[in-house]
Amino acid sequence: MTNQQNVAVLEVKSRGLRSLFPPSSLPVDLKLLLKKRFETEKGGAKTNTWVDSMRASSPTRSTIKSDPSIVHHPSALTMFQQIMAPSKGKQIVMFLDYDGTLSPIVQDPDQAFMSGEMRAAVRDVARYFPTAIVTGRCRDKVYSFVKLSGLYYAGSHGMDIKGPSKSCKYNKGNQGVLFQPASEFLPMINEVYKALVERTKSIGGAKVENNKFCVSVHFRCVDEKSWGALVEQVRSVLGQYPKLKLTQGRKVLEIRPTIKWDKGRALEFLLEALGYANSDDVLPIYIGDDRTDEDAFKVKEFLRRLVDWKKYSQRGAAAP
Ligand SMILES: O=P(O)(O)OC[C@H]1O[C@H](O[C@H]2O[C@H](CO)[C@@H](O)[C@H](O)[C@H]2O)[C@H](O)[C@@H](O)[C@@H]1O
Repeated sequence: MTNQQNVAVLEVKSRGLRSLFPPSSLPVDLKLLLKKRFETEKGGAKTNTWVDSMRASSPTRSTIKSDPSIVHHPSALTMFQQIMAPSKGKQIVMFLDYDGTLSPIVQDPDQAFMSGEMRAAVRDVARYFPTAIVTGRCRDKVYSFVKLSGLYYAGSHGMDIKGPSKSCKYNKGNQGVLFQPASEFLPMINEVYKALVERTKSIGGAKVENNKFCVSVHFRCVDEKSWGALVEQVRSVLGQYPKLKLTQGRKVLEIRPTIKWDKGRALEFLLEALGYANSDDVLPIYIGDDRTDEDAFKVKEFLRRLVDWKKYSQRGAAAP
């Protein structure tokens, strides 16, 4: 479990030809030629870096099983009591990612529905603990999947935060939109969305999703041979928007404003809105970034255990 959904990609700097000759020692034509070649190489290297990273973020089941970060981090279910021990006397606040956590990963992002059982588990948790969905998706879209009015929702990677639409014991009048730190980017994001739809329409399987304050370019259904072409198109559109940056999720490229705001900042914001800024009286639990579809079932199990634990501890008994 981590609070960061995306994989940041470091750009590899190409040494290229420029490092071999001091530019001033060359004739003008050769300088231009080398400049062009250098830029092509540099661009190509960046594209290859992205494609490598896209491959690395799409591991097979066998790679996942041997991933040291998974082997060395025990299951939250088997460690349930140890996790809950430090919560004594503290307010638990739940933060839940959506895709791959509450819903299974599917080919079509518009079909990533959560099950009725999962919805019931989230509804129960929200009865006992302030609960927020923190997602890369557009807030309205994720609400149309979750359909629970008693939760906080932080859409667009935390750039669109709204309190529970119905009054509940935790929202202390915090209804309506709480914070949209990237609102000035709205026209730019719409423009980029349209440009990306246009530029990627000839790449089979590519899908561009408007997430309001960010845009997703999905490559789950794109033939691996075309990943390079897709990256080229995305980078060429983004080249015209220095105030936007490119990150990567699960078979998705994400275009976001360069502002210093992310899911982690949204979590801090929500804790503050709930009255727990810099407080020792709170235990935030964040569940997200699952790698396999099966993990969603484990999340449901964890949420149920949490509710049972709360019910029993309210009665002064130990949960079975
Ligand atoms: O922060 P999240 O709630 O995990 O959202 C991240 C992205 O999730 C969605 O894409 C992912 O799920 C799709 C449906 O299962 C899948 O097809 C895609 O390959 C995954 O990357 C969503 O569509 C994106 O917009 C979110 O940014």
